[in-house]
Amino acid sequence: MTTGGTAVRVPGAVDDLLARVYAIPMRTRFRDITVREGVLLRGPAGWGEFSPFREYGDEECVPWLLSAVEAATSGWPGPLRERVPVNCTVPVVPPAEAHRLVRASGCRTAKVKVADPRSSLAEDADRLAAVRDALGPAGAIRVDANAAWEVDAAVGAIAVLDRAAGGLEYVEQPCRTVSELAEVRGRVVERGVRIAADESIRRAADPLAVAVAGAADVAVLKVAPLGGVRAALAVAEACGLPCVVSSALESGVGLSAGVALAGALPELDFACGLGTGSLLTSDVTSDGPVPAGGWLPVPRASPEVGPADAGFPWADASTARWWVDRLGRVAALAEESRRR
Ligand SMILES: O=C(O)CCC(=O)C1=CC=C[C@@H](O)[C@@H]1C(=O)O
Ligand SMILES: [Mg+2]
Repeated sequence: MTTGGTAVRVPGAVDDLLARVYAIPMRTRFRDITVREGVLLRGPAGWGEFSPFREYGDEECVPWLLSAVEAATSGWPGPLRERVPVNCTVPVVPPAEAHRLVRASGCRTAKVKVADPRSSLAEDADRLAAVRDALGPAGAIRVDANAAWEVDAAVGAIAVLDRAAGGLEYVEQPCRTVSELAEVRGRVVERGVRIAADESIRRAADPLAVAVAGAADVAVLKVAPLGGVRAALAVAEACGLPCVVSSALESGVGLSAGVALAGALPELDFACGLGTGSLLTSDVTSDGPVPAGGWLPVPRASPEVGPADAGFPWADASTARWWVDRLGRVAALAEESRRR
């Protein structure tokens, strides 16, 4: 496997696709990783990204491959809007750094990571107060607990964080299960705090269960784990909830698919978590989605990827081999499920 790439056969593609592996150091730890890795696939429609996090099993990686193949072979549905609003993403950082990030982003909405094992509720509250100061009273603040709380702890923490933030737009995945989300939603509704479902959609056997159970006010859509733009649009239509498109910390290639999804949603009432390219120290393309003033233009195709030589963050040989082996296993699973 050279950094130039290797040809791989994947389902849904007529010819082999060129696979090229990247490894990009992150500016700060986020989602417990410090390097973002993935595979770019080049097909007749352009580049697609296959980058499920390392701990995911092969079955869970299949929709991520389908998303990459969609981008590389058929492209995306046409957009309904020219640009989409973006939120600033605030990792577990001290208040002063949170304030700086939000101000520098130019965004009117910020999503703040809370309930991380490295941060106390008081430290989360201080981070939110700094974000409110940076945004001003008209800004929107949402938090993401990544399913960390039990129900009573969630209700208590939401009261504290809602006060510290001067009002929360929504709380993303406060608890793990659909029934817990529904109970928390019933107990915080009088505060005017919405509940957004993320892991209960992107990692669920049935992504619609949370909507059927009335367990959330907002659906968070991530294009790759949902199997691509068209598959995610079908989830949006079936769940009947207001949607937010959020990234999976992809490179500019994968982020472009998220922006294409946000651009194609019939309704888009919330800013989207698609500014995460700023969490990476570099990119695989010079034309990736970089927000300006809190907005992103909607692409009609995936961006061109940098050359195979130095200057772009291509992975070393052992990392590349790990990813190409994984890609081959997942492609075989995808082919099996296609034939079933
Ligand atoms: O939505 C955003 O503002 C950025 C993306 C984001 O928050 C996440 C990306 C990937 C995994 C998680 O860490 C987190 C999420 O849960 O939404
Ligand atoms: Mg989330």
